[in-house]
Amino acid sequence: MNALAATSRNFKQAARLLGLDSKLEKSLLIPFREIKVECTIPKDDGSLVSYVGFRVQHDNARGPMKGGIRYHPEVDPDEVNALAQLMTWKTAVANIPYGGAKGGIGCAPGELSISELERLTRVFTQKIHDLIGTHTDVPAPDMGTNSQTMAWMLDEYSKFHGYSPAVVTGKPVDLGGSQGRDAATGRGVLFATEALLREHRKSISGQRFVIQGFGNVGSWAAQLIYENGGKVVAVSDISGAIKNSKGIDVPSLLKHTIEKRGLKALMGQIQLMQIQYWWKTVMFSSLRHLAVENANGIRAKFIIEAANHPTDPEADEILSKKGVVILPDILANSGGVTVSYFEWVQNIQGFMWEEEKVNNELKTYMTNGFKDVKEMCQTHNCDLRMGAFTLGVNRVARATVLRGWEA
Ligand SMILES: NC(=O)C1=CN([C@@H]2O[C@H](COP(=O)(O)OP(=O)(O)OC[C@H]3O[C@@H](n4cnc5c(N)ncnc54)[C@H](O)[C@@H]3O)[C@@H](O)[C@H]2O)C=CC1
Ligand SMILES: O=C(O)CCC(=O)C(=O)O
Repeated sequence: MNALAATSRNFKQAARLLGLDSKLEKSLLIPFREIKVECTIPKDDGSLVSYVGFRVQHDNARGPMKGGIRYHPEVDPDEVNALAQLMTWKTAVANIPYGGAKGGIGCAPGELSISELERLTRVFTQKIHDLIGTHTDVPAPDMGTNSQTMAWMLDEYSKFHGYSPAVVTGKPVDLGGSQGRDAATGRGVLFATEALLREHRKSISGQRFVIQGFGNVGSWAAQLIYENGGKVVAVSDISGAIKNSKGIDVPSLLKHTIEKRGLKALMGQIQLMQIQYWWKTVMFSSLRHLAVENANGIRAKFIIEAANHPTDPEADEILSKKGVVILPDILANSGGVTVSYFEWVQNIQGFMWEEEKVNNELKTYMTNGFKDVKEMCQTHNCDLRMGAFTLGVNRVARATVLRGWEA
């Protein structure tokens, strides 16, 4: 099942639990706008190359649409649609005044030079600048993009509309980015995991963790778990994985991966292995897919979906039958967009916050999000994924009806 079919299936199940009427259900599912643009740029060698860019704006009942821009070879309309829809439910779960959107360009960022990436980002921004804006649609980084990408988008957008720092979030701090945004998704994952473990009378410090994906989200999550006394026993990225059942020294690992650009460079120093699942752990998934063929081997008690839609629905079913507790993406990784919201508020106010305030507010939002999801689980007698979906869908449905949009 592709990402859009899986996301829509979860939405429909939530709509049924909430008893939504069929017209409202249909209007909530259909995206507001789907944008597709050709981005042609000169390569450094003078040849011309064209990439397809997308922005799907799913829903704006609760506020401006919000969501990241992904650069990845597998970006396609279905995936971007699914991710945009997930953003609508995620911002509602986080209870921040936004709708949902997502964008991306089908390209391999690692194969482009910095100047090619800059040209691509600027052309993409030129093509969509009339359709985004501080109060309409506010992009941010996602897989394959970062604060530099947002700085180029801000600069290009400002050529058309005047200096507009709040048009994108996840910017460098020197350009109005928020303290703490870089770490925010990983930190939010930590706070949500603490809330979940507390419920099971456990804490970070007593647990062993496996981290899949070691980019922005995975590496910050690993670092924060380490700082809070958790034992990180395995880490993987696209190039391979390392394990150490006594616990990995995360700060040293981070230093190596930053210097050598990935885990593979560690071959020979630390044992490189295929991704393994046999530990009794808390598993953080911050890569793309937890496929059905892996689900049978997993012995983790908890899976924290730090990535968006990392678990195939068939794998989800197998894991649920095994009693694995899954903290779903739209709650677990909502710390990123929450601090993006703080950044947008700071830009509009023209007043910047200290990092401590950002982190404290983030903790409050993540803890409240977990509590609200648990209440929905009790009301509808459902698992955490359906608890999060019913919470998000219900909040968007209420705003839609109040605005008189349901018909
Ligand atoms: N950056 C953010 O603030 C947010 C990101 N997310 C989601 O978190 C996920 C990760 O995003 P980022 O960390 O920003 O991306 P990133 O591009 O910084 O890192 C992705 C990591 O996954 C690894 N990876 C890719 N395929 C893999 C595979 N098959 N096996 C093992 N590792 C693999 C890469 O090597 C890299 O370490 C994405 O699903 C993204 O949508 C969600 C909320 C906010
Ligand atoms: O920070 C943001 O606005 C969006 C982050 C994002 O794309 C996500 O939560 O998946």
